[in-house]
Amino acid sequence: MLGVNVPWYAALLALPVVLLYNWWRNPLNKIPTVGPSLPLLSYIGAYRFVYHAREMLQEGYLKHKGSTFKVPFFDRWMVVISGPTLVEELRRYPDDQVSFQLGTQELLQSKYTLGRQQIEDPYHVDVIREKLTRNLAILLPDVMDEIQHAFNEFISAESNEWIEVNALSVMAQIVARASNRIFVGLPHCRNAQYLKLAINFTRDVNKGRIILNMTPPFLRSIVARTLCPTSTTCKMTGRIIAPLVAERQQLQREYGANWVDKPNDMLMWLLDEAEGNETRLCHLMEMLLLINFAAIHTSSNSVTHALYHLAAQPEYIRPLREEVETLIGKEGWTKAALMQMWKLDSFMKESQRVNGINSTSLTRLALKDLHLSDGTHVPAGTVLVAAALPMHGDDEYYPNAADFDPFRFSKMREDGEGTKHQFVSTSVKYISFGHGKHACPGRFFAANELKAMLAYILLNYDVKFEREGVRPENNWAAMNIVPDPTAKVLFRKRQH
Ligand code: HEM
Repeated sequence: MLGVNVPWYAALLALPVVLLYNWWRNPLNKIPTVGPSLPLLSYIGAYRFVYHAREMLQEGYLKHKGSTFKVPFFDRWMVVISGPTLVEELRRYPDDQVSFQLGTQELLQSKYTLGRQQIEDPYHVDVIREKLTRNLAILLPDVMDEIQHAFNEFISAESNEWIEVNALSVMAQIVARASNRIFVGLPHCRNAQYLKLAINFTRDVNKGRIILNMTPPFLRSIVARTLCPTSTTCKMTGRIIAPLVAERQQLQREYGANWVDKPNDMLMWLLDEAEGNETRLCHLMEMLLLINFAAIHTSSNSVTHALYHLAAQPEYIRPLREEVETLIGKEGWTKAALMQMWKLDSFMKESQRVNGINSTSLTRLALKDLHLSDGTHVPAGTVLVAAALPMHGDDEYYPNAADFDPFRFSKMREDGEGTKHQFVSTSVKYISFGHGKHACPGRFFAANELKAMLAYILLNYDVKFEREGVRPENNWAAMNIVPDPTAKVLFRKRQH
């Protein structure tokens, strides 16, 4: 009997030895860990990271500023670089050494949640850079029209009464409407079913990402097929948008270069880029949803963060309102007017600095072994990120960093530092939009849209919280930061 059991005892004894040996040989082992790093115990750290990412990242940043540390996920380690010098180094690595697409694939499981286009053919990045950004001035009147229309519908404060608004969800609706006015145009940007699909897609991607990151890799495609509704959402979106695509293709064939009133929107730019490319045409809805994913939750979270500051500290309404009123009076609702709103721009940037929508940035996958200047050796296959929120909260880079100082950046601009401190400007110390080659290409559009939304609020409403002066705490889910989704902002028609 004893003889039969011996191999089992041997295997049981060997298992921890093998685990420890592998752990000891892993080159990542030399990078300090926040939380337990021993095999199996690291799962406790991974569990802790889901609920306490903020504390863990802050602890790592304070202990290893200027260097690196790692935090555990259920299926991998994530190496976090800390401080401007290493941000600059990560930015400089070429795409054949570190990959943005594959880095986000690892964290978002984008192959399953967003579709393969994001990895295999990310042509939307150039479309956003070359078409959307260059057309901002021309497109602004449409965005403005949609913002006005959507606010009147969702926050119709006609009388002097305060009305309670479920801020995050309403901001998401308005952002979705204003963005889709430029993505698919009228009337589709007001199609309730389409907007619901676009907004919920973000929620589904995030849910899918969490589940898939906890699923062993060999089971992921099966789990994704059962639990990720990406292909269903694409089909349903297709049912709404496909007739529009067909109509445009028909007109393109008919008029070619002589199509005088050819639409100037995202769908048309994507169609132009997809012409003659069957794969692109086949995955057009996937691409449209991917762009909505990149645009909606980022922008609606950002504008809600700023709105919460405004509602918690209404003393900032007056100086902002004065600025907006003067410039709109002089220039009208133009890109030039928005660009001159330094105070509002600063308010947005400061809100992004203290809140952010993600506590890390510059997600990359190391494709080759990397040797960083602080002596860290990062093996190929490792996911790297930069600690964003801890750096944005560091007094060395932002004096009194814990304070929300809304005009911090406009004061710097007045002191002669020009455009360096604009909301859209990235730097090694300001990475809310990333930094370098893969810095968010949609940030110029987002800045215009969000400033236009806030300017509209300032001109048309008074805002406050029920508990005056108290800004609701942000919610955290691993590295993601969301303004309290249950908070209600009180709006009333502007009184003075
Ligand atoms: C306030 C709103 C936004 C924030 C905070 C934001 C933030 C970011 C960040 C942090 C990155 C990754 C940068 C990196 O890792 O280096 C990124 C990438 C990206 N963003 Fe945004 N974003 C916003 C709005 C938008 C909008 C409106 C669009 C589209 C119209 C967009 C499209 C993209 C795309 C396509 C990428 C990938 C870039 C690449 O592959 O090189 N974003 N964004």
